[in-house]
Amino acid sequence: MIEDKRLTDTELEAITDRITGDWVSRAAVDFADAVAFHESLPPHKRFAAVLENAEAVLCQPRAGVPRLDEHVELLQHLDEEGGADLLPTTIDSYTRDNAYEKAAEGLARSRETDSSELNGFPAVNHGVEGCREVVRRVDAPVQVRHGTPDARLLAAVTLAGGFQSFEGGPITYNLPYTSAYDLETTIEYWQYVDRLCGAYTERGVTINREPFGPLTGTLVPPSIAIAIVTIEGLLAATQGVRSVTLGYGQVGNLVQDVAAVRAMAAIGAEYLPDSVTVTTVLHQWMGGFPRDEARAHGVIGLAGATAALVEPTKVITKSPQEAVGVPTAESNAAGLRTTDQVLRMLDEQSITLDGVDREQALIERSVRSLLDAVYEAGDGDIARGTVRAFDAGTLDIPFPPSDAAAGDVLPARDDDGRVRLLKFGAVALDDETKRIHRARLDRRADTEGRELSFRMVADDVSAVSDGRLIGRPG
Ligand SMILES: CCC[C@H]1O[C@@H](n2cnc3c(N)ncnc32)[C@H](O)[C@@H]1O
Repeated sequence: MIEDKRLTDTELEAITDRITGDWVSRAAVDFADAVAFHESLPPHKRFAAVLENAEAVLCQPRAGVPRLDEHVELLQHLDEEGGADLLPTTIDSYTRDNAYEKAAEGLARSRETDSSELNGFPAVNHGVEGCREVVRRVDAPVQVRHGTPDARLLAAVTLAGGFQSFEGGPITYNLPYTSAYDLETTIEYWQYVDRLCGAYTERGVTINREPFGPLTGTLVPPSIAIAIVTIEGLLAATQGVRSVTLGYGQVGNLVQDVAAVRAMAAIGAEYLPDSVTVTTVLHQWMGGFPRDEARAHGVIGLAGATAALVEPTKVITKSPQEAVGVPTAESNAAGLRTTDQVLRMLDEQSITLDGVDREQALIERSVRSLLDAVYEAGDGDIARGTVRAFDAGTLDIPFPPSDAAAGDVLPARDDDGRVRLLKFGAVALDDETKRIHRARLDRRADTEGRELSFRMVADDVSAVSDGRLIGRPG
């Protein structure tokens, strides 16, 4: 049975030996060379330092194209034309599924046809040297963004390649992404990823870890998202990670989003060890976007305003082409500038919103209740407790692609658009909390003159792409 225990150096080495050899040589990921490369980077290219010394909200896009030169040019464009403070390298879907042969074919086709035949950067195929070339040629810190349940080889390659931040985790890159792995397996895989990040940290190279808070990006109740990213932060801390960015996906109601990011920062500070520096990231709306680019900029603008009000450490931006696919460099840069414009216009204003404190207290109480259930299920061990809590449904997420979560919770927006639970399944929330959710949903039902039903959920799922927040009838 899995347990929340730090891997020994012998175990770390043995797994590195096991996962290298086919696509990447064991020697290529050798610590000595890798640490020397990291130490050659100037301070303004060190991810954790830039993140943790930030004096204003940092903006970071997602971006990745298959060929190396084009990827560097894309990142340089986002830095120079978009003003990105932190840079991504979004990994392609084949690599995320460990399908390195298919990624290799896509990269070859891209080179033959001078086009992008993959939806991201195939870092394993580019290898350690390719990653180092990207890191050398861009002028800001770079983070690996992906969605890989078994991210062990990707981590070994990209960390040896000079990337200093790695997104994801055993729950957040399992439940929303796949039905191929049970939680115990991905917790084991990510204990290796986190131990590798911890091993670099012990060698003087701080590697930042960022759990993927948005999960399915579809009406995820803040308390569930925050409980899950906190668990991943705790698992990472056990393995020696000392820089954790807790992530949360904007739901679109200003009061709830501001309350949620504040709650996430407070819970993170309370639950993670003092040895860990905790930062926060707000993801701009992760649900369906309007196709109309002006409306898409409206969504990005509201996300920018939300970031300006709650001031997370960083905000992950979207582009006006979100509804159509992988954005062009220009469109991706435009999303950054839209965000920056709103941040700057609100920066000098101090605005208070009514109701944030009450919502924050409700969210924090709910998170504590969920985490208590996890610790109880695991007799104090957060890894065991996570597996058992999801098995029991005391921890759960809405609409999971994975059957590792029961999916018995059903969310819907209340009358001012905050995400509540219509059905609770077996989640560990107290009766008072459930009463509050129900009362606020009843108010919406009264306003709309219809029963609480799945119809509301379906209406809410498409509301933003239809140009509003709440899926009102008619
Ligand atoms: C959680 C991931 C979903 C988001 O990730 C964006 N995304 C995926 N792949 C790329 C890419 N290669 N370049 C820029 N953005 C990308 C999508 O648009 C969506 O917003």
